[in-house]
Amino acid sequence: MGESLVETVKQALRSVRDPAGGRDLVEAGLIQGLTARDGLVQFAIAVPRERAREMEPLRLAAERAAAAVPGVLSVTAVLTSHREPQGPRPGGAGRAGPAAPPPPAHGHAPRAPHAPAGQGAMLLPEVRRIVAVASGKGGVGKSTTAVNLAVALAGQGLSVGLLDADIYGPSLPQMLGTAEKPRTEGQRIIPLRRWGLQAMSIGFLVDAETPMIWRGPMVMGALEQMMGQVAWGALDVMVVDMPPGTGDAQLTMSQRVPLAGAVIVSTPQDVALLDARRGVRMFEKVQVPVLGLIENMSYWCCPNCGHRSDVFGHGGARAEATKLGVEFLGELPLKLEIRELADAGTPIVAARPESEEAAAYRRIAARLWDKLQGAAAAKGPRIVVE
Ligand SMILES: Nc1ncnc2c1ncn2[C@@H]1O[C@H](COP(=O)(O)OP(=O)(O)OP(=O)(O)O)[C@@H](O)[C@H]1O
Repeated sequence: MGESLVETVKQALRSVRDPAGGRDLVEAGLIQGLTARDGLVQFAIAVPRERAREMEPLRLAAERAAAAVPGVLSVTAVLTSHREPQGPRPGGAGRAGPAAPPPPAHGHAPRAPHAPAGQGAMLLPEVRRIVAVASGKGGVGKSTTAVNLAVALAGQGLSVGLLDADIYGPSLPQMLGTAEKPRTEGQRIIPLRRWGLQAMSIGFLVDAETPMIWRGPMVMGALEQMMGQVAWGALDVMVVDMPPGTGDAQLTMSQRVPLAGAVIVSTPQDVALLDARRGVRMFEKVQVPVLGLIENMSYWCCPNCGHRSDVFGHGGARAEATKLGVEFLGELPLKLEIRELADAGTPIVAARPESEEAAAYRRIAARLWDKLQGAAAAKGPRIVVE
């Protein structure tokens, strides 16, 4: 089905002509990375950087042509452009970056005042505050922290969205305890409702067994789709569970949504702290304020006697936060119950609201919300296209 859908979409794209050369997009070799899974079609249109602005109508025409193909539920087309690398950029060298999409063709002003120069309207205009939960390396408990903070924020009476921006290793389906497929209404995907949150993850759209082989531009396409084509509605806050590291997703997020700030999760070990430092620097580089550092697995709580031991030399993240000049937002113990409940799809804040750990998440969430209230939305960074 995927194969034949790719072919049919390709045929449909032959109806769209590049006005410059007169050839169709496929013939001109401009279509890259065309994929079709579960009716979800994604591709990139490779354009010379200097033509990015005039190519927007073409991108829209290509999206429309693909969307008209029977069996296609939604389409994301992105413009990409290559340039010889002139130096390092956050996210790693040598990969294709997104061409700066031009302003909307209909001539409306961009929705967000902080849309970067040369970029289109920012996504998620109805969300008051967007916060990225990030870590410099994997496995430090970033997703567990993001989910519990989101549930705690919802517990304060806020309308909360939770977006899993980890395209390669989505963890929300497991952590929220659902593998339900979201409904669609026309071209819009309806987010799932769980634990008082609205949630979306690529894991809800694609089968767990499907290998996540996405190229850089495809990652951005999938992410943009989860922001732009999901009916999030008006939210007080959106918590974004970022993929580990400092790659394309970080860049896409900082370019395409007005991030109010980022929270970095780290464990107390030196190596994780070094990575946390890299994470902080990455966000600073793209002018997204770092709202604070959270120390996860800060100390170990014995499930039998409750005895506390500082297995990793507790307190490293607090010291690191001071050094980096960012706020230390709080600490969470390494506790079996946190893992068991997370793995069972019942976040501890929802399942054991009376526990000390749930209280710790709520304290951090309350402080975070205070900071978000005051945080000026980030100014958009300038785009670097390689
Ligand atoms: N405070 C904690 N106490 C005990 N277990 C925890 C704690 N935080 C996270 N875990 C467990 O550690 C594992 C990794 O957590 P999680 O998936 O949240 O990390 P991550 O940083 O998001 O990882 P990835 O980089 O793979 O996205 C999970 O099994 C989770 O349940």
